[in-house]
Formats: sequence, structure tokens, C-alpha cells
Amino acid sequence: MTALVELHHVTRAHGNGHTAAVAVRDIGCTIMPGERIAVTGPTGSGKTTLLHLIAGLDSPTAGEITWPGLGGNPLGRPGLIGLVFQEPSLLPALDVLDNVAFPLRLDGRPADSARRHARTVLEQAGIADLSERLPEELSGGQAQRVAVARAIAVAPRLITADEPTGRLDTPHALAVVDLLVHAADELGATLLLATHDPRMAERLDRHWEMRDGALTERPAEEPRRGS
Ligand SMILES: Nc1ncnc2c1ncn2[C@@H]1O[C@H](COP(=O)(O)OP(=O)(O)OP(=O)(O)O)[C@@H](O)[C@H]1O
Repeated sequence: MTALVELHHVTRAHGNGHTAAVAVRDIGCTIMPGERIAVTGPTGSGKTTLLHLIAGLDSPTAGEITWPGLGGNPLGRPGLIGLVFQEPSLLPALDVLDNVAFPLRLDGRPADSARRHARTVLEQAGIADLSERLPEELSGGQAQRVAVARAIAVAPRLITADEPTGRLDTPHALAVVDLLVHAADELGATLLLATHDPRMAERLDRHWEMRDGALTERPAEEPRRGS
């Protein structure tokens, strides 16, 4: 099977010389199609930087990343990635339906077709009743589920979600993670989820732990420290 993403000795440093901050340090790993990976680790350990590198939003200062299973565009960046951030970042002037249709419009779909598809995605996500609301009329959990719907509307092969539940209470956080896992199942996509919360990480099968920019993989069945 072709790997989705491969990292070879990837390092990302900010600044130079003795003042350099090394956010990600000599990471090598392979992500295969369909995997569910939780990335845990303390604040500042490099989770966001790692997700940005894997999504092609940032570039390594040493080492190499390739995306054999994600194609690429003329800039050498990977395609077919859906991004979810800590803040839902919905467009405030557009209702939920048009927020979800937005990436499809950017892909060149006509408005009618984009809206039809957005409606189907919202139905599959169980939030079609929110279609006509503006972002300011949504709770935090609702807004984050809309952000997930927007990310999956383009049928990505890889979904990266960076602390998408950081500001939510447990029931809403679990609803968002379950929606991500369900969407990844439906699409046959890989899911990479950064989280501080072990209960969210438990929902996924591979567990990566970041510490001071270095990555270690913990077997899923190994008891978690402190639990
Ligand atoms: N643009 C930057 N310039 C300098 N240092 C940076 C920059 N971006 C990140 N860093 C540093 O790199 C390290 C890793 O940051 P990163 O945001 O990837 O960690 P994180 O695990 O995602 O943290 P959090 O859980 O708080 O989001 C931190 O020490 C951070 O201060």
C-alpha cells in the first residue's frame, strides 16, 4: 500500500544559532491510508508545528516530507487535506450552508452544486438543522461541528485537527471527535488529531507523544502515564 505521508529526519527550527527554538526535532514516521492517529504532549511540545508540516502549511528546516498518497499541486504542496483548527474560524457573514459550501466554491464548483453537496454533508454530520444560522448564532460545539463539516466537504484523504476540542466541555468535545472519526470512516480518510485530552486520544488507534519536539509512539494498549 502506498504511504500517505512520509517524514525523513524532519526538523523545524525558528531562528538561528544559539537562540534557535527547535519546535520539531529529527522526526521520522510514515502515515498510511485510513489510520487514526492521536498526537498528545504538553503545551509547546511541537504538536501544532508537526501538524502544519504534515499538512504542507510549513516547511522543514532540515529533512524531507513527501506525500506519496496525496498528489500535489504546482507549488509542491499536498492536496486533498481537510484542516480543522482550535477556533472554528467560520466566515461570519455567511450562514452555515454557505460556510460549508465555501471550499467547494473555491475548488470551482458552481454555487448550486456546491450548496447541494454542502447540504448532504451537513445531513451526514447530523447538523442540517443549523444550515440557515449565522456563526454568531451557534454554540462553540455547534460551530466546531460545522468547521468539521467544512473540512470534510472536499472529501479529503487526510484530515488534520489541531486541538479542535480545547475550548469545549466533555460532551461537546466527544461529539466533535466522534464526528471526525465517523467522517474519516465514511471517506476512508486518515485522521490526525492533536489533543491535550487523553479521553479524546483514546478514541483513536495510534498514539504519538510529542516531548520537546521529539516524537515517540506508544502502543495503543499501553496504560497511560498517570491513569
Ligand atoms: N514562529 C515561532 N517562532 C519562534 N518559536 C516558535 C514559533 N512557533 C512555535 N515556536 C516554538 O516552538 C515550540 C513548539 O510550538 P508548538 O506550537 O508547535 O507546540 P504545541 O505542542 O502545539 O503547543 P500548544 O499545545 O500550546 O498548542 C514552542 O516552544 C514554541 O514556542
